[in-house]
Amino acid sequence: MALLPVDEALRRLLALAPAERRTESVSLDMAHGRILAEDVRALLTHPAFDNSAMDGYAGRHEDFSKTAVELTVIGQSAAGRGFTGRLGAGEVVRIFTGAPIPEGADCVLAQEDAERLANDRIRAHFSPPKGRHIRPKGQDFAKGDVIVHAGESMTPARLTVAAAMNHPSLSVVARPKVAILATGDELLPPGSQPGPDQIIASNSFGVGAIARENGADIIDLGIIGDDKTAITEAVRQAVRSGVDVLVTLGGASVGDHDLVQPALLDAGMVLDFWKIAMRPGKPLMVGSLGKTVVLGLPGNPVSSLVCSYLFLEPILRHLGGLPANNRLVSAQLGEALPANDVRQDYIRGRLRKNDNGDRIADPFARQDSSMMRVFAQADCLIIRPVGAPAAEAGAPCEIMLLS
Ligand SMILES: Nc1nc2c(c(=O)[nH]1)N[C@H]1C(S)=C(S)[C@@H](COP(=O)(O)OP(=O)(O)OC[C@H]3O[C@@H](n4cnc5c(N)ncnc54)[C@H](O)[C@@H]3O)O[C@H]1N2
Ligand code: MOO
Repeated sequence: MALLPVDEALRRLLALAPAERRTESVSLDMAHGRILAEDVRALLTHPAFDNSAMDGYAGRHEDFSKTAVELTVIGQSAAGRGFTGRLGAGEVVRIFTGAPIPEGADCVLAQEDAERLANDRIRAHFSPPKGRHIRPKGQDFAKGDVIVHAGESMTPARLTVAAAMNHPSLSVVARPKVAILATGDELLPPGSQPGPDQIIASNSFGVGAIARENGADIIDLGIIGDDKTAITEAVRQAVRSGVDVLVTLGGASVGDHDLVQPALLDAGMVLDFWKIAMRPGKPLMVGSLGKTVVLGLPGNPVSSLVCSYLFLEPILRHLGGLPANNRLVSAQLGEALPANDVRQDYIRGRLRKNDNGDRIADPFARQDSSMMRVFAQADCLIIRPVGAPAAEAGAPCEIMLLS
């Protein structure tokens, strides 16, 4: 099988996502950051009634004048407990912010412009124009208005307006469920005492973190040895539990103990492609098991993480309805690089600014895909396209930001 170009591999992976996104209803207090599955329509009008924007006195514009006038306070309108009567000539109603404007009133005199006299009288020192300090019914939104739209994420302000629109819960795109399965007889979890031929399984932590950063819920299937039947059984269980994406780590290459692909095929996977024109990450494998998308990542830690940024992140954002995350920016090479071969290269690098403020990417000298230390120090990947000619220091390049 020829090596698939990276862009083509991503396109084919995304094409495996089901046409319909899964949705669920969540209560408003759990909806922060979630993506709306449907438009949210106002179930009521806000404000539901004309109300006061100030603490003061509701009255009739015609009763005030530029010189001081005395008026009679005939009652009170508070938020939640309005004035039930009607006010007439020379009368005002004591009113508080948010309280209904009494019948007959057409403006509000702010408290600061009134002098309280004895015997329920006030002296007004200002003549408010009609409508002053009145928030009219429906000025915010009317019943039936769509204010937040399908595909938008629930920010604090959108949560607030959804609550005001009287929605106790919202229909949102379900978080993608991702199962992560590490394979290999040599692997032990962190905190173990490794025997002579053993190593610590590290990949699932970084891969899981990338998945979570992209809105997914994780099911950690742990470590399974190089046992095809056991891997097949774990895969079947993951599919039965309805995961959207199954990520396998390791065993993706061509060695006698690379059993992941045969195990997945036994479980019923339809292989879409295997091996891509990329370094690191050549043995990447993609297929589908019913509605579950299978992403077989190479075991080398750097390969599995670079592939997670390039493939797991986009498929999860697509499944979860999140906008694509564009990590690509341009920079200049900090050092000369040799001509590239048939695999698109993702070279671990560090960013700095030169004296002109230009973004400079310095490649690390060692690029072995098993070296986690270099990757932990990197903040970008310098992309060298297939067949790129040798490039001098200062040459423009495309980089992928890691944070
Ligand atoms: N003859 C060939 N050999 C290899 C090829 C090839 O094309 N022909 N490709 C190489 C490339 S590139 C890569 S990448 C690796 C990928 O191999 P696998 O996906 O089969 O991974 P493993 O052999 O299982 O493991 C590779 C390496 O990574 C370690 N590992 C595995 N899982 C974990 C984990 N969860 N945490 C930390 N480290 C892990 C494992 O011990 C190995 O050292 O194949 C090359 N070989
Ligand atoms: O391409 Mo492999 O992914 O170098 O280590």
